[in-house]
Amino acid sequence: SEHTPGTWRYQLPSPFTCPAVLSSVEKLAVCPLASTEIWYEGNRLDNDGSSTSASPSVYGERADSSQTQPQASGTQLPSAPADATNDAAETEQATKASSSVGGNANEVTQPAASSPSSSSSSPWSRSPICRRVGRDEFCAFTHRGFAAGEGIALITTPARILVLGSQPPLDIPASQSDSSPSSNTDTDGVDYTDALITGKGVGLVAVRPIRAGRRLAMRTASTPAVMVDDRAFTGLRRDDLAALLAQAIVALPEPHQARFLNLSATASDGDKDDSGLARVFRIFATNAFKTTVKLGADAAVAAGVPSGPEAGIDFHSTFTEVSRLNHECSPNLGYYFDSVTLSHKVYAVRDILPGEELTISYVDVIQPRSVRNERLHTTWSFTCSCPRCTAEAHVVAESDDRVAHMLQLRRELDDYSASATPEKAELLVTLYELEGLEVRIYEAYYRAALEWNGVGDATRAMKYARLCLDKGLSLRGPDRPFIDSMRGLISSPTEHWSWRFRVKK
Ligand SMILES: C[S@@+](CC[C@H](N)C(=O)[O-])C[C@H]1O[C@@H](n2cnc3c(N)ncnc32)[C@H](O)[C@@H]1O
Repeated sequence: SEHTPGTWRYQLPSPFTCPAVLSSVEKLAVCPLASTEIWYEGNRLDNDGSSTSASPSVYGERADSSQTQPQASGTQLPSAPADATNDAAETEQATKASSSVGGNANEVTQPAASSPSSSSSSPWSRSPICRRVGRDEFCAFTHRGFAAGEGIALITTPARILVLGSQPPLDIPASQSDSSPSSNTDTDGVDYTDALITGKGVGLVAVRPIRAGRRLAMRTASTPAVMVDDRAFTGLRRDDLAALLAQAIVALPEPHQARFLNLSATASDGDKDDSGLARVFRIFATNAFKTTVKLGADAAVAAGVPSGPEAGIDFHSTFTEVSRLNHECSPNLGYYFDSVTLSHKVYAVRDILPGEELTISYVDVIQPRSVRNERLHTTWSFTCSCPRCTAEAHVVAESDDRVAHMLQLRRELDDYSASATPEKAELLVTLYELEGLEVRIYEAYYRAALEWNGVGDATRAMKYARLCLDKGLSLRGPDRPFIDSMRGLISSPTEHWSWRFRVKK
């Protein structure tokens, strides 16, 4: 049997309820208490840091591959920092879980006796069974008191939970955390309400005007219900990951658990499995976002990731609130994952009127319509009905043409050895505006700032650097190399690496 009654020292918090969505057979596997009255005892982690070399709170910059300098077709200036602002992969909203999880049969394990030592003060509980892939053992770890009782579950290795549980914001001890389930039903001050949107299921609709640049007032903490380590995501078989997900979800406080189970679950073509476990997996797959938790140098070593300014652990995370946002190819919201608070920060990218649906983009919107729709169909099984996708044929052709032009301009501008011009960068800004891509406009401002500085026009360079900073901060967050670069340019254009770089040659 997959479920092996454990010998762990601590009981899971009571009451421990099993989601109704699971069949009775599945309940036996993942909810032994509810289905059999056999009380298993969950292991708990020591998070006092004594058994780990984890660094408590030093964070490093994670400049994921998508944040590095775009590849120039020629030789790049040696002084150019790795700080460009755009990349297709990074802007993909959600993780493509439905078809990419694979691998060989995973070994079922009881948590190893040598796992993190127990401590009654630890806020973490662990699933009764784990899954092994090669040398990695993955378990579901739950912190019920996280985010004022919202709770959070992580599917990762014991070594990594020791690291993450030792640094903010997951280091809140049990004694300081509010483990009573949150019951925030107060919608005063919340900018939106749920609504059924024709052809899209549930969506979020503005209930008041929201000015461009304003952060969305959310109903809940916007922290994930569950975060799945990328190594578990790519290494575990789908049914094994589903079993761990179910264990993670049942251990969450009931309100968060219920919100997760209420999310939509898109079945991919040919997927006929209607079991509860399959549904839990599909909810995760339909709603997960790529997220990276940044780590300091010591923590990176302890977590087994390369240290350095880019150190971090990649996760696929499902949030119950932002997951209700539907897709549009010229969205009115942008967002980023704040690794310091483990929360989504969502901003209006243009003025929004009451009654307007709030939208984000799930895919890279700087692609032709056919590519965008192929991706949306493969992963989320829908065809986009937004104006950029459903306009008359000649309008769509015009839009695709602009996209091709934008991509060409970006290639030219990112080649620091060639002869791009500020005019080309300004044209790029105009094309972003014409396409309604305010959500990515900071990319064009960034290039305009560099180009004007590159020809020695500090005034115009600073103007675009300020615009880039203004938009980039709310759309990508403060810890980005391009943000630092723009700050440097504003404070001293002539000392910035780009000063007159186009004319020096
Ligand atoms: C992350 S969920 C968004 C919230 C979802 N509508 C719900 O009811 O919970 C993603 C799913 O919403 C639907 N969806 C999102 N954007 C859509 C769009 N533009 N057109 C049609 N369906 C969409 C698809 O079924 C997709 O798999």
